[in-house]
This record gives sequence, C-alpha cells and structure tokens, in this order.
Amino acid sequence: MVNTNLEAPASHYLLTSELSQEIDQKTIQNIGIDGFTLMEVAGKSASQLLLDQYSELSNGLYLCGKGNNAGDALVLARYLLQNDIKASIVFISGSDDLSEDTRTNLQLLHKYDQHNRLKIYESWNDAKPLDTFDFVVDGLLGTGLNSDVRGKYAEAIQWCNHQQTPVFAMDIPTGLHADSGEIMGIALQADHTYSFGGRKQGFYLGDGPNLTGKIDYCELPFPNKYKQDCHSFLLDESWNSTEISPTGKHKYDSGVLYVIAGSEGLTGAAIMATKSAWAEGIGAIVLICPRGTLPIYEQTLPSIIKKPVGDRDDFFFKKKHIQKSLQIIGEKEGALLIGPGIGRDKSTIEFVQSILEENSKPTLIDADGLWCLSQLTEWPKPHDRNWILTPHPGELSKLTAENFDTDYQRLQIVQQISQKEGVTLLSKGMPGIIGTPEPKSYLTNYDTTPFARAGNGDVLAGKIASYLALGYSPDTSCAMGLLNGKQKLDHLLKQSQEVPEPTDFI
Ligand SMILES: NC(=O)C1=CN([C@@H]2O[C@H](COP(=O)(O)OP(=O)(O)OC[C@H]3O[C@@H](n4cnc5c(N)ncnc54)[C@H](OP(=O)(O)O)[C@@H]3O)[C@@H](O)[C@H]2O)[C@H](O)CC1
Ligand SMILES: [K+]
Repeated sequence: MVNTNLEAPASHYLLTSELSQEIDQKTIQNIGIDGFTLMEVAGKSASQLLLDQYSELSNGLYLCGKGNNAGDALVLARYLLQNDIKASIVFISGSDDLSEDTRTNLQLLHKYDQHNRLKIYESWNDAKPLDTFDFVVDGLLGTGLNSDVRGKYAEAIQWCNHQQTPVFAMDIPTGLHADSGEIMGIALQADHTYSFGGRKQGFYLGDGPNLTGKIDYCELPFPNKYKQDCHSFLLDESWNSTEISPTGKHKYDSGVLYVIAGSEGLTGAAIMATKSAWAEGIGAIVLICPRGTLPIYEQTLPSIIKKPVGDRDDFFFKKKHIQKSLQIIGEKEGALLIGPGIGRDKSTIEFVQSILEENSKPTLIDADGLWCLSQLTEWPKPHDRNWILTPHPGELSKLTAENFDTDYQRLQIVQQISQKEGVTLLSKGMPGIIGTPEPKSYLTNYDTTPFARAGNGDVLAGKIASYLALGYSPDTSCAMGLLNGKQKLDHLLKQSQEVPEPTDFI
C-alpha cells in the first residue's frame, strides 16, 4: 500500500472528558508535573495567543467558577495584567471554596496588581452593574460537566450571550458537553476557545460547531504515551498535505478499478462514479455492466473499458452474471467499486452477496450495494478483505437497523459497526465521520451532507474507490475523497451559492 494509515498530528487528537481527566491525572501522578504547573502552561499559552490575535484589549471581565477552569482564567488574567489589561473577576459562587490551585492563583494575581487594576466580585449579584469591559473570559466550568448548568452559572451565561464584546472560553465553552456536543441546559456562545491539552470531541458534534467560535489548541506537557488511548481525531483541511494527497506518481503503475454499477434507468450513477474515478488519474477502469446497458456506456464513456456480462436483454445484474463477473474482477490487481445504480431486484441481491463473498479485492460498497447488504442477515465479509462502506444517514440506519437522533449517537454506531464488522465506514453528514476497525474515528469540521445527495454520492464513491485502487489504505482513501471533495465544493460554492451538480465535481 502507498500509505498504510492516517497519522493525526497531536493538535488533531479529540479528547473525551474521561480521557482528558485521565491524561491530566497520569501526568500529575506518574510524571510528577503538578496541576499548578499545568494550569500555568494552559493560562500562559492562552494569553500569548490572545495577545497576538487581539491587540486592542484593555479591560477584561472574567467569569469564574470555583474549580480549575477558573484557575486557567486567573493565570490568563495575570499575564494580561502584566500587559496593562485590567481585570474584573467575578466568582459566581464566591471565592471561599476554590480548588487549591485556583486559590493559589488568586493570591498570585493580587501580588501582580501594582496599580489597582484588579477588581474582585464575590458573587454574580455584587458584580451588577458591571464596569466597562471590552472582552469576557469564560472560566466558569470545564470539561467535566455532566449535568445541566445550575443557578447563577446559568444566569451569567444567559447574560453573557447578550453581550457584544468578544468572549473567550477557557478549554471549552461552559455548558457544552465535551463528548457529545450537547447543550447542558444552557451554553455559552464563545468567539474563541482555547483548548488545553487537546481539542474536545464535542467541539465537532451537535451544537459544538455553533458554540466554540475559533478554536486554538494549546499544548500541555502530556507525554505522547498517554495520548495513545485517544481514538478520535479531527480531519480538517490542514491534513491536505503531501502525505495524504494523491501525488500522481503511482497513477499508472498501480491497479485497475473494477466498477460494478448501473442498471436500466440508473445508468447515470455508473457514469458519474466512473467518470469521477477516471478524473483522479487512475490508469485503467473496467466497468462491468449487464449487456443490455452497454450501448449507453459506449456513447458516454469512450475512455473506459467496458466488459458486459449476460445477454442483450439483461438490464440489471442477476445471479447468472456471478461467475463471469468474478472472472473479470480476478484478472488484475486493484480494487472494486460496487453499488451505484445497480437496483434492488432479488436476483441482484444474490449477485451482490456472491461478489462480496468471493472477490478478493479491497471493495467499496455504496448506494444500492448498501441496500443489498442491508437485506442480508449476515454480511458476507471474509476476514482478510478490506471493505469501505459509504452510507448517508438513511442508508446507515437501514444498514445497522439503528435509529439515531444525534450525531453523537451516529458516531457511536459508526464506531460499533466498523469494529464489529471489521470495515471502514464513511458516514456522510455534519460532521462526516470515518470509522475504522482499529478502532479509530475521524470527524470533519465541515458539512459533508452535499455528498449524501444522489449523484454527488456516486462521484465521491468513484474518487475514494480510485484511491483504493491506487493502493491507498481504506481510511486514507476516505480522507482523501472527503478533503478533495471539500476543496472542489468550496471552489464551486465561491462561484455560485447553489449546491453544485454532481458533474461539477468530476
Ligand atoms: N490539573 C488539572 O486537572 C488541570 C485542569 N485544567 C482545567 O481544569 C478544568 C477542569 O477543572 P475541574 O476543577 O475538574 O472542573 P471545573 O472547573 O469545571 O469545576 C468543577 C466544579 O464546578 C461545580 N459544578 C459541577 N457541575 C456543575 C453544574 N452543572 N452547574 C454548576 N456548577 C457545577 C462543581 O462544584 P459543586 O460543589 O457544585 O459540586 C465542581 O466542583 C479543565 O477544563 C481545564 O480548564 C487545566 O487546564 C490544566 C490542569
Ligand atoms: K469554560
């Protein structure tokens, strides 16, 4: 294979609340870097980024709880105070019961205030009406939140969401669930989130994308070995680097893409998938088609090798085409794409079942191919075969017989199925999710719903299958398909506001 597996940079690890706390604790207990030091690094790196990005700030309002999230905000306040930026600190539930490191940081903050630029309020009520301020810092609650935001915290968030000034969240916007992106009763709308030690998975699910604003990753001194338990990663455009983009150098010396697609009335799907794969520069594509549909492809796909199966009056795939199709697929190295427009006839289901069971190629199953798979009580997947499945939300439900109301549930289903069945599963939606058997999951920070639209799905399947035939691993092939698709989508949307037609992507 050209590239065995996707390797996410540290900045793209997505932490859950549990993993976040586990890494914190292991670093403190096993490595000996104490919580106070971690807090210092967190607040300091946020201050550096903030000063670089916002040069005109003069007076900050810091909303603080009593835990370590407030401590991060106090460290930030100290560094900004050093830069002559005043601080009004509101302790929503008073300062009597602060966590140890947060209390220490409050004492330090007083020592750094030479010119009376610091004001402390002991409750939300004391603080109103508030002094003038030109930014708000959210140090209310951090990543561990697992119940609805209570009392004065909720009141402060509601007030904050009506302010015009920029809001900077420490680690996570308060009220956002770190794993699921769910709003816990109420959540703060941030303009900027400084995320410590790792971005949180919930930034990319549910309401996360609407609440975080711009996200900056602030590195903490966590040993790499503690991050190995992380199984979920961000897939964004910064990945579009040479290591995962198709360079073209393998184009002509690698395998053939075999396409089993199209039936009467659905030949457009086969045409789009095939053209799209061809546009990626693969050296050879063999389209296997029922003989009755051949005349259409002779006209529309002149550069593609067509291998018809069956008789002139065969317009969809049947059981009797199995042996001939398997023989064709077996001729050369490469990959197989099966599904676009093959239809749902009972005999087609039997055909798909046998092809999946007996062909030895890495295989991408899409569209009607997924429907056929959903009709089988057991998936006919040999252990040593690589399969990619590319369902849109409806297809995913059908395939897994599971309903999901949230994208967090969708993520969990994708993870379960890809592990249980040993497949790579690309679930289209917002976010796009790639699940692998390893188990690893990749979440996009952009909407992949346009690829769920009929036609666009065929185009995406063609691209991913062509990378598979070029020798890329299944997860890399999916990532490249999504990233290259996104580039094209952005380009097309710049020219017109409408969702592009499938042929525009080719
Ligand atoms: N050393 C470290 O671990 C580092 C942590 N960092 C930062 O710390 C936060 C996590 O800090 P933590 O102290 O665990 O949590 P919080 O700051 O969120 O505070 C927890 C307290 O908040 C109260 N609470 C809990 N749920 C609610 C709710 N639904 N509504 C209102 N209040 C709530 C609760 O107090 P109770 O007495 O009411 O039970 C908790 O005690 C992490 O996100 C980082 O920002 C540093 O970054 C690095 C080192
Ligand atoms: K926060």
